Amino acid sequence: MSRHAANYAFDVENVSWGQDQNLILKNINAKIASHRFTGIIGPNGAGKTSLLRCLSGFYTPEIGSVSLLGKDIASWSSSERARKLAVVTQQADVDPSWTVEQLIATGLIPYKRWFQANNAADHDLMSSILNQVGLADKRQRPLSTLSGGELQRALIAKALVQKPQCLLLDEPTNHLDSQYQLTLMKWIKQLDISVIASVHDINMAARFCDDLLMLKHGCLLAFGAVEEVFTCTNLTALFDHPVRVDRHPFTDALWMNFVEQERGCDQ
Ligand SMILES: Nc1ncnc2c1ncn2[C@@H]1O[C@H](COP(=O)(O)OP(=O)(O)OP(=O)(O)O)[C@@H](O)[C@H]1O
Repeated sequence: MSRHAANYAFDVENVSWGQDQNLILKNINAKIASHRFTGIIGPNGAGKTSLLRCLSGFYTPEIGSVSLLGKDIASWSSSERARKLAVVTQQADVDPSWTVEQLIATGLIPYKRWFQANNAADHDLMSSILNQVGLADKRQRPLSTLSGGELQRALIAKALVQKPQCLLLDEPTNHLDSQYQLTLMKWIKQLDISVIASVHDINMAARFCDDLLMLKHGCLLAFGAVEEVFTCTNLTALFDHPVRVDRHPFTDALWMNFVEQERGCDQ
């Protein structure tokens, strides 16, 4: 593994992926830097989930390749990969009778031999992460009794128990009310790992992500630092609708609004 390659969490090279002879992702190239919060944005059906699935190794590109930490995603063993990469999907397949603790303890599996019991350090790690996601008091609660937002936070806690260097999140703020969306985005931003998340709320993405990857009809429209790519021209093209980009008066973050009249991006 070259030093240069390891500076990237993911190296996506000429990736095309499709179903039923239709290409859904088309020739995507992106070197996703380590230790940054990268948001994947784009309209419904743009290919955000499909790209995340290619990054996770769940989908194999028809053309091109994906490297995780400098090594082809397909060449990691599953346990080795699970110690580097954690994934939180939109449709969690969990047993509703499990407790929060049972769920998050599965994040320790990549570090355990068969039937190896959890030790004090494991319990401390789980407690610390449950505290961070605000679920310490729900440790023994069955998953069936959690709200959508609490379940989302439990799934993220499980992913963090894996101690990953890279975390993939598909719509992490789904099911969360505005207050928890804000709390979660702030919290993700301060994680000292590489996070790649699809984000529907475009202004949340501009405020909290370091980098943005814009997808439209399965093609890469723009990729780079928020300040470079969150522009009127790119966003008008992304949504096929005139927009205005300003600084938010209170947060100073870049902030997009759809406008009714085409005034051009230089107005
Ligand atoms: N397994 C599949 N089989 C057939 N079509 C698929 C499959 N997965 C995705 N697609 C199609 O690919 C396109 C992109 O889907 P994808 O879920 O990646 O988009 P998205 O940007 O995540 O959308 P959304 O914002 O609505 O969640 C859609 O038209 C979808 O129907």
